[in-house]
Amino acid sequence: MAFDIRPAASHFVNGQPVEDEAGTPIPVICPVTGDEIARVHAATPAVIEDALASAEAAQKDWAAMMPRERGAVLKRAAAIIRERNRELSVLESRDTGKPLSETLVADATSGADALDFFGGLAATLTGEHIPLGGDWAYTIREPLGVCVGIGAWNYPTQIACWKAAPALACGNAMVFKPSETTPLGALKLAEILVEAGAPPGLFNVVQGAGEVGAALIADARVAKVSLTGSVPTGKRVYAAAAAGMKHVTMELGGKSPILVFDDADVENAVTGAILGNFYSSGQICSNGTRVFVQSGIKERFLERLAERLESGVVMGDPLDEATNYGPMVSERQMEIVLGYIEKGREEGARLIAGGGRVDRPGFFVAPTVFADVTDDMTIAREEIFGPVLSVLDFEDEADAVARANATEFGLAAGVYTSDLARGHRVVAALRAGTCWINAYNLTPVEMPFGGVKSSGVGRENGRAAIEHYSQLKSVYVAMGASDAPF
Ligand SMILES: NC(=O)C1=CN([C@@H]2O[C@H](COP(=O)(O)OP(=O)(O)OC[C@H]3O[C@@H](n4cnc5c(N)ncnc54)[C@H](O)[C@@H]3O)[C@@H](O)[C@H]2O)C=CC1
Repeated sequence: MAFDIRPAASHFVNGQPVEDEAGTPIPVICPVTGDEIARVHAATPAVIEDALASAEAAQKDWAAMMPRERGAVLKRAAAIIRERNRELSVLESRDTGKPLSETLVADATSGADALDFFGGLAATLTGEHIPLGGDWAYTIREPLGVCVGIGAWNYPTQIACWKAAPALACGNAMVFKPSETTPLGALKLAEILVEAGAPPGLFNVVQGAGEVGAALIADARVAKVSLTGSVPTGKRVYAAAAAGMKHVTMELGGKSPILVFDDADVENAVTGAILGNFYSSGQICSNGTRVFVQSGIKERFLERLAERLESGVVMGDPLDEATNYGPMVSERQMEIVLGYIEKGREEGARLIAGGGRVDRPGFFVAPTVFADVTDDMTIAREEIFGPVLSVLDFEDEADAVARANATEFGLAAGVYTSDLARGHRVVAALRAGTCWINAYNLTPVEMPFGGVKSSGVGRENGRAAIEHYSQLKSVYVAMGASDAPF
């Protein structure tokens, strides 16, 4: 498809593209060829100032609008995204390397779902009436003000929408900083929101690495920070936000377990393990990278997993819709993943599939499966963020649950069993924010998503997200005279 993916300018501020070439250049590298396909510049202090000032100015009028009208803008943006899904998906595929067969169904469309959902909720965000004998109180749900969104590189457009939609529905403005690895998708969202009727300055995009994010968080005009990123970055961002007593949402990393019991439908469990490890070439925070398989079906599970990887994976040009498996987002990420595969070998895990770089241009790593992984191995403890699935053995349910919980992370978990009582019992005992029974990695916008322990704070999606982009004002109303002791 021959359209120019280079953006009009690096940033989008106060309703228009803005350039300032004094900022550090950020090359956009195509993960399939290694070529530079676009170039943006990091935001200078002047660009950051304009973005925050225009957000602050736009927010007041936006919050004063009829909530239904705010919702209508978000729904129009969703409709425009759906109309342009193919173009936006091509852009996302070129920015991230993810196959078009994925981006067509999981990126901009998921963003549109969020804009539709929160657009619909906008008019329902009311307070409550609290009777107090003769007196009474009521609450008003108010916006927070200017929110900062900071994105990761694996789902650039989806992350921008998942943060913008609830923020704007509640009457906030946003300054969004995409990952420096994937700067393009959020700029399109900014343009589309303006086209849908959002006032200039309501949603701004500024580019840059951690310093730009840090400068945004430190600004006194910012009331809230929502980050999608790694746990170490989350700790830094949370600490910086705490210094200004700002609200936070932290969507961080994971090392999630999938428990496959002897009574599971093996084929279905293999499907879950594939979805939970190899979609987006493994670059998904909620991936179930520790697959605990009960001894009775272990060999059958491994056999079918290896067969399906052998026959089903189609690597290649992400823009070819037959391709279902792309490269790592960057050379750096590829090196990180290859390092973990080496560690797995050194520490004695049994390689069942993959195990290295693929002999072709681009940053491709073969879908890799290790069996006989033990809890102490590095590949079972650390987030890899790549296509490396570890199979761990277990015999006993309670033991498997205890081992699944023995991690600092708590983003997600899955259970495969045909015994529904077991499914619910195990999920109740797992310490994870998002769980699936006989499914994996499905994240409809209606369902809250987020982690516990080091995997995060707050929830995105669902009605739950509203709590994290609004605050309550309580008003006590006396119906009689005030009463004082003297
Ligand atoms: N829980 C979730 O919803 C998701 C979590 N992730 C996590 O994201 C990570 C991968 O993404 P990366 O981009 O490599 O993460 P990262 O943590 O390196 O960067 C995330 C974002 O934070 C920014 N940043 C870095 N230092 C900062 C600072 N001091 N202040 C403000 N901003 C700063 C980066 O520029 C980037 O935009 C993985 O660990 C993954 O698990 C990814 C997708 C979803």
